[in-house]
Amino acid sequence: MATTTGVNSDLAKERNNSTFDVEELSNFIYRGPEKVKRRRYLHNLATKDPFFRKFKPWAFQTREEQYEICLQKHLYINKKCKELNLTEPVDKFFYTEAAAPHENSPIGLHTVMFIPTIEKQGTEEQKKRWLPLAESLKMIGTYAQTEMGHGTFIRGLETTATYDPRTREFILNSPTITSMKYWPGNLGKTTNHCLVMAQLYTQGKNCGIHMFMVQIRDLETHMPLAGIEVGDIGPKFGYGTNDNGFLRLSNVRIPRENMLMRYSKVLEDGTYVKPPNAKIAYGSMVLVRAAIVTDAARALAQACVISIRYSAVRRQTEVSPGGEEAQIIDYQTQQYRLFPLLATSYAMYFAGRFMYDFYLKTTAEIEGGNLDSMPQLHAISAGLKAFSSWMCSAGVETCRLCCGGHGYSHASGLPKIYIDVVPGCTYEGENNVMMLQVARFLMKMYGKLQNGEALPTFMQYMSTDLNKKSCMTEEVALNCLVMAYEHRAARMIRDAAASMEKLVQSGKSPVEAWNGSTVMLTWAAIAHCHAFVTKLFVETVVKSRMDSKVQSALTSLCKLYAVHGIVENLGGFIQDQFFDSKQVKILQKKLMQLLAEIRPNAVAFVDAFDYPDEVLQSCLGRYDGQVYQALYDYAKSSPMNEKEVLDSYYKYIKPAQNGKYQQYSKL
Ligand SMILES: CC/C=C\C/C=C\C/C=C\C/C=C\C/C=C\C/C=C\CC/C=C/C(=O)SCCNC(=O)CCNC(=O)[C@H](O)C(C)(C)COP(=O)(O)OP(=O)(O)OC[C@H]1O[C@@H](n2cnc3c(N)ncnc32)[C@H](O)[C@@H]1OP(=O)(O)O
Ligand SMILES: Cc1cc2nc3c(=O)[nH]c(=O)nc-3n(C[C@H](O)[C@H](O)[C@H](O)COP(=O)(O)OP(=O)(O)OC[C@H]3O[C@@H](n4cnc5c(N)ncnc54)[C@H](O)[C@@H]3O)c2cc1C
Repeated sequence: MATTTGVNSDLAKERNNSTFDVEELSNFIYRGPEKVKRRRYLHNLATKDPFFRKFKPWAFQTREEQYEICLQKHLYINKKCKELNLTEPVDKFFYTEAAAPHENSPIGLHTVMFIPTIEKQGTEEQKKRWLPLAESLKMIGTYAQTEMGHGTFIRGLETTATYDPRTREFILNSPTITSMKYWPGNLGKTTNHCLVMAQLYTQGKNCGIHMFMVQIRDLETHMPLAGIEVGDIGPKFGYGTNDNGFLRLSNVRIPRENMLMRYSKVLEDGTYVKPPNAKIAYGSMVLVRAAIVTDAARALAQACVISIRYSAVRRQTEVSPGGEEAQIIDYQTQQYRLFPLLATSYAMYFAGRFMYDFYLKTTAEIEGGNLDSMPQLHAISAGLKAFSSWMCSAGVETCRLCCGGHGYSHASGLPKIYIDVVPGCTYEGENNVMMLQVARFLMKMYGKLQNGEALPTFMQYMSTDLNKKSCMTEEVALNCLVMAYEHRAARMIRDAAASMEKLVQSGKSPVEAWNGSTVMLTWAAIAHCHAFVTKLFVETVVKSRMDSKVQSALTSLCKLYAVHGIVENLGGFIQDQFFDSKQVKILQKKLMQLLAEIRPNAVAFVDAFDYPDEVLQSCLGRYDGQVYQALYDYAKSSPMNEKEVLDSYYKYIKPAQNGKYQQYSKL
């Protein structure tokens, strides 16, 4: 029986029954006790600060209030980060996730893309000129690339920047309705500057897309400048806190020095100087793609915390007539939906950790003049961004469904997480498009393999003998699981390449052959990402040093991730008889065993993510499990309940009950 104060007794029992020390696992997830301590310190600073608690809950705010309240929170965060000298991105990330959880910042693009683009693409002189203004928020900017007509195909952008050597200025124009910038975050009402991606024309030639700093609003009055039409694009699926905007430029002149010229240049006479690699201008997108992996993992982890704690507290249906109602977490179907997602959240966290490290290492090389790893960085970041945002968004929705009716209420906290994470499938490159970029890289690697050239380490699995069968036995060893994923990916890469080859042989052009094979190419890219993430998870649990009980529990979770992925995608694994039917049965049986094995640790696994209640903002995911009292309090706090009888009763219901409908004819 659940008590109404203290920790819910079912939840308390769960915590007593776990096989490992939760603190040890938190230490492993966040890379050591010092880092856990630091993260808690930052969370505490935010959650205990009365400033963040003075506003009404997000779900009860109008769109305008969402924007205004979130703006105040983020300006305050900005001020506090300076006062507290929080300069490390990881520190800012933890402080912010607790201060304004899943509330997309009205100055977010300024921090995440505007400043980093100046830092990475600006000359020393430009950095000196703009960064102090940007840091002090005198300049507030965004990354204005997408247009109404083009988001994916950025070479097709229509905005023009034409160099005028007489005045040494660029003239910016939005020549058509489809060329207007559309979607950039914070553009509508907040920013006074934009980094505009535009087609550069000089000496009568188109030199491709480049970045230009454009002031759009007066620095004193904040009114749009001459030649600028700008505004908010209106309500969206989510992101109500963010003024995604539109922008039309009509003959806007900016000085030559406002083109970002670290790599490409336009000299005073209009001579164009090429960058060392044209795609270096895409660097800011790569940064955010890399960050999205951790962002998506965090969303799924929080959804799992909510849904798994709630499943331990919620009882539904007597299992035998007259008996006690079962905790819903004991239903195998509930476990089958939730535990693989729990495993996925860990897999994605480790992928996010890897991605961030790899990004830092590779960009340091690029800045040092070695561009060799750019294609790998692009392929890995595009693939992991797409794979993680797909898996985590779908996972958050499943977590919501697993909470039954209460999952549909904002009281669960789950809709807020979902609408924050799901646009990650679209922004920074629509996921299917990103997977096709991965496929392009894979086809290149396949070509190298055919020519006997060396492959990067993470692609060497492609040379596997595809006639080999699985080594899977009853033990279900981790190395056999990894081998299965790599086998499937290698075969799908070969099949996609064969499909293109066949089309070419039938007389199609390479482009037609590509377009006729994009579904198979996408399958191959997804299989490659799945293999990459699985191998990373396995290596993390096998090779890292950690407490032995944690290692044993995490190994089960890792196995579940791998086995579940095979069982759910069986067709791809048995198409070439890699597994025989006996091995398939072994895997299905193992899946059920793993669900049972993970069951006693499910709550401990989510507790280890160490998200305070103030971050989760969920009546269902509370640490103490007092969900029913919380739901009741939430309902009572609804503005709809401020009056016992609403004005609408007298205006509409009462007259209707008396058969009076005249008020409608007045309309
Ligand atoms: C614990 C965590 C701690 C700290 C966190 C740290 C920091 C905090 C930072 C972030 C904050 C946290 C979380 C983020 C969460 C949310 C984000 C918030 C807001 C998001 C706002 C959204 C913004 C946007 O959406 S901006 C617009 C984005 N737009 C796109 O992505 C467009 C997609 N399209 C493209 O990228 C391209 O058009 C393309 C599809 C790649 C094709 O390009 P193109 O036509 O030029 O290509 P070609 O066909 O000519 O050539 C292909 C060729 O180019 C190579 N290529 C392509 N891109 C790259 C690249 N980037 N690098 C290297 N090479 C590239 C490609 O491989 C081909 O090469 P080959 O020819 O050799 O095959
Ligand atoms: C919340 C949010 C915030 C955003 N913030 C910003 C921002 O700050 N700055 C900015 O510049 N932009 C921003 N964007 C825009 C975003 O980057 C684009 O929407 C995104 O890149 C997708 O482009 P698109 O809208 O043109 O989609 P489209 O390309 O029109 O996609 C539509 C469909 O066509 C398919 N498709 C398109 N091309 C291909 C292809 N070559 N092969 C196969 N299929 C294809 C896609 O897979 C998709 O299914 C934001 C978008 C959102 C939703």
